[in-house]
Amino acid sequence: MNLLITNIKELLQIRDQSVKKVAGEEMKSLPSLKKAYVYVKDGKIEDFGLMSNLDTSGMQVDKIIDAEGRIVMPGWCDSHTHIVYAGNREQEFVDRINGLSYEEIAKRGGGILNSAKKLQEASESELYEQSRLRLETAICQGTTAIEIKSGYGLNPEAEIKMLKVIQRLKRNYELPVRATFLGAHALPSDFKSDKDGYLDQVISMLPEIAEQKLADYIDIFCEEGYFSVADTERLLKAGQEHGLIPKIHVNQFNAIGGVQAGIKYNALSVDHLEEMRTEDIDSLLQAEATMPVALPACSYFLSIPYTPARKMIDAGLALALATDYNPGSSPSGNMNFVVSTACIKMKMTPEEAINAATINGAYAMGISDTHGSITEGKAANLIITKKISSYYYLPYSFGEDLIYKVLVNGKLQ
Ligand SMILES: N=CN[C@@H](CCC(=O)O)C(=O)O
Ligand SMILES: [Zn+2]
Repeated sequence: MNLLITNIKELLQIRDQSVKKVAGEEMKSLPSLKKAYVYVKDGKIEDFGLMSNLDTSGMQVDKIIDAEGRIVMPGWCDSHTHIVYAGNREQEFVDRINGLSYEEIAKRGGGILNSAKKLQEASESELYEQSRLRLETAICQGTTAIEIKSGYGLNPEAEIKMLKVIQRLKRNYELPVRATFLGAHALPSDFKSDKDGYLDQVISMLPEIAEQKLADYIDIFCEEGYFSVADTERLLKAGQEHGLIPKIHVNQFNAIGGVQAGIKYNALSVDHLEEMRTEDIDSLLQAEATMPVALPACSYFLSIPYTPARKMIDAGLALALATDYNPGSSPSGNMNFVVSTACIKMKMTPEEAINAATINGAYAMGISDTHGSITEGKAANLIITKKISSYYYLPYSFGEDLIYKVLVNGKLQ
């Protein structure tokens, strides 16, 4: 179906094809057109421009949406989620309110191990059903590209079950879904004193994962009490040998050199970054290909520091924003909340936050050639907002549902 969106109050994030991501000062600018139109043909952005230049003579239009008073922009690109999980961890949420820390809960066998137990007990179809609902909710909230990790299986059978659920989501939904193998998310209790043995097991899964094309990326939780820098390097090297590109969890609670390990193995992204040393920023400034990713909903939910976005962007770095949607540290897939929180708590400007959640998010999942901006030839994955005064209102009016319509490949969701 070919679609013409007319009378758009403001069309955000218009870029030419050469822009793959934006960094530093560039993040302050969000190119836009006021009083604009977008023409969508065969699921792609065929043309856009000012209403005053609209010439419909060569267009085959099946449907017109009058977007008077509304903003149109690329859909959110959520480059870091764990939406395939079973049940939830609401009891741990209350335990934390009553004084336990995330680390203390994990040490007692809760946390990731609690989710792993639930996931191991769930059938693939139960898991698919729960994950599908989370995905559909996120789409309604404007997410039109998503990365999803394994990592709650923690044994070969359950990890493959998770990856197969992600593969089914990939096949059944039109938005881009990228899969990440996070077998090294935590040490399961049967390997409590045998971390090397567990890593051997994780590495032994790589040939099957590569052969069945079950993952695009490889991830590890590089953190004190989880996996060391040496473990990280070992796994990333093995992953690379099987064609898996690193996208890793680093610097969430402690900065131990994970950023440098990721860069050494050409990580597409290094994610979390709540704890950043000057040397981590300096290393990233030398690593053109690696996107730093901040997860403000996790900082909010766990009451831990926010990624020092101001310091990083002012130093010249790029930054992407993602939800980290997972049962333990961020049980929400709402990118609107993430963008608001980045503005409110990390002092990112609305322009920086929207760039971070669209074009830079797309880069962090390897799809910025086809998604993340209003560019001729890119997928028509779009948000049409409710009638609002300006795009500042999106992060300002936090918690309000401002999404009117979501389109994936030009189709209304
Ligand atoms: N930090 C590691 N992994 C997840 C949380 C996992 C959990 O608590 O279930 C994260 O990105 O925050
Ligand atoms: Zn995560």
